[in-house]
Amino acid sequence: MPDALQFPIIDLSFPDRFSIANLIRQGCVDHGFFYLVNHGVDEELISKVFEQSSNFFSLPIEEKMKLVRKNHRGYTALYAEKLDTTLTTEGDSKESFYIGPLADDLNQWPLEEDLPSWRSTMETYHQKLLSAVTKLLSLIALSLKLEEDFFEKVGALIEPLAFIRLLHYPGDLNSSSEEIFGASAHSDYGMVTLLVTDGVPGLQICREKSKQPQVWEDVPSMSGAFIVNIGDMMERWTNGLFRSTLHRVLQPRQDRYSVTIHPFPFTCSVISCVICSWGQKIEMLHSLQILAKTVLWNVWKAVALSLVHQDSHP
Ligand SMILES: O=C(O)CCC(=O)C(=O)O
Ligand SMILES: [Fe+2]
Repeated sequence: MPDALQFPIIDLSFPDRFSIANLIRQGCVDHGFFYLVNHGVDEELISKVFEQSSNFFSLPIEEKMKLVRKNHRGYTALYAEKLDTTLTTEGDSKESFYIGPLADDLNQWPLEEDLPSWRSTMETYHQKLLSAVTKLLSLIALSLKLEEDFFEKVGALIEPLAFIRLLHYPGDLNSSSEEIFGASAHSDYGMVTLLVTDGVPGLQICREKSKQPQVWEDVPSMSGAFIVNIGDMMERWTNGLFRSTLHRVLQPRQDRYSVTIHPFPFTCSVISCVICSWGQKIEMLHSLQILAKTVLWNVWKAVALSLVHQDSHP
């Protein structure tokens, strides 16, 4: 049996920023994952977010569907989303609630009389997380031997499109299919993802996605820490030096809750490779193009797959 995964622990309050930056580099090159502690988000606030998340998901489905997802904000029901579009199953066995940038007024909120303090808890959490993300990005810049304010200078942090996702993986579904996942295999689109779970296991990573058969390893959660992973945009930004690692969540045997934040850079910031050497291709892309490329790739895969299925099942 392989040893349990060990990711570096990054302490955001540690005074020696250069040694922390080196540790980040190691985590991002080896696994694309690390733990973040002393991140400035109170444990009490995190517990409140989990409590409010569970309050929302416990509402009757008719109530939840009143806030069904629009403009990438709101409720997504069980099986409505499938992160691995190559699977032939109906969808991932999780329900979710998305909260986008606070400034644009597109978010949907439960009524205050139904879930008191729900909106204010989520808004506070959104703000606190963005400030942790900003600090973390300056360390990531240092870890790439860039100026601390590199990401600010390229405009990535002007109105970043930060999305919080509240996730609930029900534990009582009794599905016998091996192909049903809480979240099927995927990598994240953005710069970095910060994840906090309730401690119920399920998250796994695959370090070598092209190796067959794929090897999946459990990611242990760490009390009070965020699990941070590198997304596709950062992988592109670093010319593949930092890894956007394939991961998935198994269907749990008891209810599992988690909360993620996915900050996307401002849509017009330039994602040019910051690590280049002779012979390597220097790409200049806008974050929107990277997103569009990923979306187009997924659409293409889905269309190709449906054609294959039509052929084999006339
Ligand atoms: O719930 C988790 O542990 C991970 C969720 C995830 O990978 C995602 O939302 O992108
Ligand atoms: Fe993910």
